[in-house]
Amino acid sequence: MSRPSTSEASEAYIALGANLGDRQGTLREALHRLEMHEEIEVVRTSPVYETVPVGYLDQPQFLNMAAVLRTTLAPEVLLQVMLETENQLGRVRDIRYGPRTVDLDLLWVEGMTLDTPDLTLPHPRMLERAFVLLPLSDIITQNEESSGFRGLITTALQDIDGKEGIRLWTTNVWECGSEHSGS
Ligand SMILES: Nc1ncnc2c1ncn2[C@@H]1O[C@H](COP(=O)(O)OP(=O)(O)OP(=O)(O)O)[C@@H](O)[C@H]1O
Ligand SMILES: Nc1nc2c(c(=O)[nH]1)N=C(CO)CN2
Repeated sequence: MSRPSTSEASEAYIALGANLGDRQGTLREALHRLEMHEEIEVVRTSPVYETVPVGYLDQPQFLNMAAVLRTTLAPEVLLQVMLETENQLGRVRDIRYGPRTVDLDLLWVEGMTLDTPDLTLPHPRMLERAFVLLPLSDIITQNEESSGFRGLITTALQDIDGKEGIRLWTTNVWECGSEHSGS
């Protein structure tokens, strides 16, 4: 399979969440589907955390994680691929902040700010969410120092509420099996 060449590709950070069905299997499948796209490479993944629901409280606990992609796709196209992946994996939109088989958010794309009806970058609610910041801080590299992104995440994480509602679920999403098979 051809991969984005280093010179023309950008790094993109994404957040993944799931709180219905086989949560860990769905997270893994979402990453697998993104990786299968010829213009996307999954470069790094964070550990998976189990997190208490935020915003809309009467719903099951989430699994949350973050990943770094390299892609030659424009951010708008990358978001479309992510939304299609959500749909393929059974995402139904009814309650705002409510339960979902999978949620894929585009957090940050190297060198890019955007504010359109369909896509805002960086993600506008990213800094308010411990369930996003904690996994992000696990995978953000020194390279992001110069852009200020790393400092932003580290500072936001220090002050944020809700860290006590987060516990490590598994360190490696690729090695975890289906949630309901006991593997
Ligand atoms: N950075 C972004 N990442 C993902 N979606 C975005 C972004 N900026 C704007 N959107 C838009 O937000 C719409 C709704 O997304 P979604 O249903 O996943 O929201 P949500 O997960 O319920 O809430 P939140 O956006 O607060 O996480 C998407 O259709 C997309 O067009
Ligand atoms: N713990 C947790 N809570 C949430 C989450 C999520 O991914 N994890 N997603 C939401 C909608 O974006 C609303 N609340």
